[in-house]
Amino acid sequence: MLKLEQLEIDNGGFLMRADFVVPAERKIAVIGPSGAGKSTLIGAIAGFHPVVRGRLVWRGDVLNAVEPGKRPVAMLFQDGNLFPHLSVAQNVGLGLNPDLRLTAAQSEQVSNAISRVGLASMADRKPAELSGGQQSRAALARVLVQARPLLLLDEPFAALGPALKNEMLDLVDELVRESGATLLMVSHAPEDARRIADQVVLVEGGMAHPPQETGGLLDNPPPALRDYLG
Ligand SMILES: Nc1ncnc2c1ncn2[C@@H]1O[C@H](COP(=O)(O)OP(=O)(O)OP(=O)(O)O)[C@@H](O)[C@H]1O
Repeated sequence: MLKLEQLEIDNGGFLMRADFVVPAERKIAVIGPSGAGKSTLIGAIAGFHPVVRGRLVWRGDVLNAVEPGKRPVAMLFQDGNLFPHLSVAQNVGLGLNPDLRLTAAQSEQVSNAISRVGLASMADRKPAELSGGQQSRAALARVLVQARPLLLLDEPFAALGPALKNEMLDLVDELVRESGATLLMVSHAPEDARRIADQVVLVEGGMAHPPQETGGLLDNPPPALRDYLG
């Protein structure tokens, strides 16, 4: 369970508030207008923005002062952050060891993650030799190999066309179910939330509202959400 207890987050002077609980193994979409604070919220959970009030608690442990690399978190951004001079296998291996000196067992984990996202035949290619969708898969494999219980996605598939994006969302859904991870995913698209999320956190004007059931919220949006959905 992830608890955001009366959190106040500072992102370069922008203050963001949140006070809610995410039960274990839940899939949450974080939606809301541009500039409302979605990335700030996710970034604070990952440890990139300081919590200036309240407590961030994961399974009973207070994370406020825990450095990003030591948090139970794997994060995927829109551009995937693949290194162009490294192969798919090396990029994925970075998820386990930044200096890429992997044990045999770790190399096996890398191979398994690459197979799991359907790139087994492309492990030696560089990112430029992959399509956009394949690059997304490689970035997802790097997240997968870290085997962290809390998965944070910040508009990871926004650059993909609708069919490919849906394919990636379905793959994330499968992987999250298999691993029992908890998912928080920022998206601009309500249809993404419907496709993958049990619940939605609506962020508006520096305030993250408690999660609500996806169908109910999107079918009967409150005024702030109605304005955003248009
Ligand atoms: N480094 C920074 N310094 C100061 N203010 C910042 C910084 N980064 C972001 N902000 C401000 O914080 C607010 C929230 O930004 P954030 O990126 O969290 O919004 P968002 O909801 O993710 O937006 P978008 O949907 O456009 O990505 C914005 O008003 C933004 O201008």
